[in-house]
Amino acid sequence: MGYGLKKPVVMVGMMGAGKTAVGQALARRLGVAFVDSDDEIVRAAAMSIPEIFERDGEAFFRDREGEVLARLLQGGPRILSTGGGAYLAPANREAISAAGVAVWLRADPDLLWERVRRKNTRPLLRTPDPRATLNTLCAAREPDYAKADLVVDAKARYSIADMTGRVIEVLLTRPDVLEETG
Ligand SMILES: Nc1ncnc2c1ncn2[C@@H]1O[C@H](COP(=O)(O)OP(=O)(O)OP(=O)(O)O)[C@@H](O)[C@H]1O
Ligand SMILES: O=C(O)C1=C[C@@H](O)[C@@H](O)[C@H](O)C1
Ligand SMILES: [Mg+2]
Repeated sequence: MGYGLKKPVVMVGMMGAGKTAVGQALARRLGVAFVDSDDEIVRAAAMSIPEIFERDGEAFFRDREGEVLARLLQGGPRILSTGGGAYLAPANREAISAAGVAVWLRADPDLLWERVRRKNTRPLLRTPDPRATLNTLCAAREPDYAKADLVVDAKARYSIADMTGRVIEVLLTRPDVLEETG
């Protein structure tokens, strides 16, 4: 059984939700290319995300993120994972819905914290109480993530392969996005 992907699928949601990990696995399952806006920004700047935030500030990062996203959306049907803040900007949401479809990987703060606590690569969590910051960010962002076209719940018991299967299931409810072939 093969798949025909018709437009870019854009993974959105909080840091740690699995956008990169599930996006990569999804691209392999569908036989399409994978791109990640965070990776593209890092490559173009030749700096890590914390370095960009430290040197140039979050607003600079968000500008680059918008540009990179707009460019990646023009690359045809493939899987595009975004950074956790990308879907918050109205211009980014408009660009995404004009070219593709957004899938929100929805996860509760406890699960996110288990995933992100070991790594210090997320500058927004470099606060005196990162666990509380994560809660606050989740609550503040939820109304925007909820604007995504499709939603898949992440749970601790769902492996990356499980999540990938669930995303494929919801994508197949949209024949304008994904169809089974052969
Ligand atoms: N379903 C899963 N089961 C087990 N581990 C997972 C699962 N999904 C993601 N992970 C792991 O959790 C961590 C965070 O996942 P990932 O980097 O994909 O998140 P992200 O949504 O891309 O975050 P960011 O917004 O910071 O880029 C990674 O180590 C990843 O391998
Ligand atoms: O949630 C966010 O705002 C971020 C998530 C990461 O993917 C990176 O894009 C960066 O650390 C900011
Ligand atoms: Mg990621």
